[in-house]
Amino acid sequence: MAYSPQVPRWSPSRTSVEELHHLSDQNVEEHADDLEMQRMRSGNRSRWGKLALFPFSGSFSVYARPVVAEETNDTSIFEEEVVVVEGMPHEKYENLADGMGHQHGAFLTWQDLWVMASDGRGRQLTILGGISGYAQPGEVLAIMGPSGCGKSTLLDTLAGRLQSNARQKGNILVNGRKQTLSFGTSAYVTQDDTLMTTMTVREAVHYSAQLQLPNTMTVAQKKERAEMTIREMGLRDAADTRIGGWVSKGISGGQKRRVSICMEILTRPKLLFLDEPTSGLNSAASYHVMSRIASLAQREGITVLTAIHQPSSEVFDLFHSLCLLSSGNTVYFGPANMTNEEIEDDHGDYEEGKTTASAAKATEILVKSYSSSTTCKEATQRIAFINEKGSGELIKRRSQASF
Ligand SMILES: Nc1ncnc2c1ncn2[C@@H]1O[C@H](COP(=O)(O)OP(=O)(O)OP(=O)(O)O)[C@@H](O)[C@H]1O
Repeated sequence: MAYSPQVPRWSPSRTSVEELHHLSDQNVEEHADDLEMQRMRSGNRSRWGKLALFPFSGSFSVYARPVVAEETNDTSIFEEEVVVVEGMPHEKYENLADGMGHQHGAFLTWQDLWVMASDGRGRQLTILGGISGYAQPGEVLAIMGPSGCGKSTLLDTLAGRLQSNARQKGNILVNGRKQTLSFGTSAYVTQDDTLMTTMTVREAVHYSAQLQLPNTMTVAQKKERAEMTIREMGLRDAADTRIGGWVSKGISGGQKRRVSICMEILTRPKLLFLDEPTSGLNSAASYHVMSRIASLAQREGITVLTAIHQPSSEVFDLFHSLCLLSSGNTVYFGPANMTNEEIEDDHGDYEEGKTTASAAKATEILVKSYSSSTTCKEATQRIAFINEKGSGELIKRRSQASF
């Protein structure tokens, strides 16, 4: 009989919220992940209760929309139009019950969006085939689908970074308007971490803060912003560790991703685009990265759009909305917490598509059944609602935004 040694095994157990209440400050740092996980779980459950009212689930407080100062043609000044809903106890705001209040956010909509590119041999490829959707402040929209379905292209198009050989058609509106967002109002985190390997986390973030933040901020304020962002991304313990690279080992892959995100959120963007933020990470590190982003989005009212591959169920639970693409078409756009049964009810022909048709035919069936589904109608209504409210007769008050 083969000898099998009795190896003692340790398996992680989640700390209860009650236990966490009794931890000292130092220990809280160690258990930050547990706390974060539980807070997100319990917090999201109730938040998702509201989402059941989708698409008009508006129990929000304040909504301020960023606009480029069109009248002055001064795109360097980032201004906010502050719109307020009833009962907001803040003297800065006026009352307005518009049903879509949000904290200083950017509502992004895209309608009938097409992207075509030449394949280098004179032929035109359709990469996105007339898709529509929206993203809202404080929420994380996940863009999912098989490799090559157009996730990065959608992110690039929405972020205004489409390659020069590609053309786009359709409407992309921020708060109901076509506009160019000024520097610092949107941020894009690419798949690759391009970090200085010899710097420590703190040096890299501080350096980036000095370069990116406006001159209206003092050096001390910039340092404070950098420190705050390091804490927000859970990097305090690694702050004085070298980033490292192939030659010298430094921080972990997940920490590197968080440093990259840290650098992009220093300016407190209204819109955050993330291309595969968890690629190459294990499920725990992926959860750590995404939970930080989700709580930041919620707390700061940031509109987050992320392309993501095969998230774990814990990570998936952090998403508010899901945009599922196949061959450049939408096969689902709606709440991420919709159950499988509901989706299958909505997509009546799904089973038929799965069992009897080829992949292309199955996609066609899914696209058709999505476009005739109630979820699609609700999304279309929501887009119209956002655009109308965003550009309509709202009470406006302009104020210089503080970085
Ligand atoms: N500028 C371009 N010119 C030509 N073809 C392009 C261009 N951009 C994207 N494509 C093609 O469009 C399709 C979608 O690409 P995209 O990178 O958006 O997919 P993806 O879903 O993000 O894939 P992955 O998950 O593998 O990153 C691919 O077939 C790609 O080759």
